[in-house]
Amino acid sequence: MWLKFSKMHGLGNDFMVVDLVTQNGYIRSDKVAQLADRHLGVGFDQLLLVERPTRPDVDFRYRIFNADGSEVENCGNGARCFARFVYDQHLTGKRSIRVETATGIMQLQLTDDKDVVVDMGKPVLTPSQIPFTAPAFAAEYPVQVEGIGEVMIGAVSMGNPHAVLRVDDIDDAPVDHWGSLIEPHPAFPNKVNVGFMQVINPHEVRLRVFERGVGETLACGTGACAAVVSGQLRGWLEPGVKVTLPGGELWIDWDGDQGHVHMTGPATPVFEGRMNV
Ligand SMILES: N[C@@H](CCC[C@H](N)C(=O)O)C(=O)O
Repeated sequence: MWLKFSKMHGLGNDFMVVDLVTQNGYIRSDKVAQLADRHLGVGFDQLLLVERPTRPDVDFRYRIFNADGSEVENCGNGARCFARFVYDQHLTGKRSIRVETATGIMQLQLTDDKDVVVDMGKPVLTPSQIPFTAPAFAAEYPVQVEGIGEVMIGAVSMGNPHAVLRVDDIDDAPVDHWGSLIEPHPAFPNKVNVGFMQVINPHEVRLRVFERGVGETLACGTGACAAVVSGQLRGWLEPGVKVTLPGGELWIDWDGDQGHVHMTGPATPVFEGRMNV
């Protein structure tokens, strides 16, 4: 079975995007890791599937698979690419698009200058819903990690789980070493994405993210949102933050309390192809 796909990226976090609205077909989850392989397949951090919605009040269903083949709840950079894809491929004429994800509804807005603004919804801070094993909410938690010792983390779900650590110098942060020890930590029953954040000032941070199911990526949209939420809750940041990732910059806005998080950034098409699955 042949399927057309687009290769896209959001600040270097790269995707294979497949339209399953106009194409009849499917991709078996046990094939995803092979397709994600940068030597033997197309190569990507996440696979994004564009599907027909299952409810009348949204335009599309948005499904996401990590490079290791695991299906996940959310992907922020992918959401911007999703919006660009459905508009450029004429699957919709709308510049304001509602999509359903595994954990809720997202509103995507294409701007006039190639950026996409995503309403990422409310951050989830209740430990059991992240999921995280702490008995009650705290802005930060001490966690014992074998091979490291005690680390202070912020725990936030943006639909998917994130642990946020503060570091003094992002260039020296032990992203691979600590990330691979914290990702499978039993305090996070569904595993966790691990963000390392250097605070420059209350409106600017630098961030690197060890993504669950992938490893370090050049950018992580939900990771940027989680870092800003955690930084505000811990008193280090104020609303309106520029997040500089290895692949470029995102703008994150959260008014605190019960408000929605908004993320603004680019979505870049790279090439189109056809694969036999
Ligand atoms: N790159 C993403 C996040 C993708 C999913 C993540 N690895 C997970 O397992 O939750 C983003 O831009 O948000």
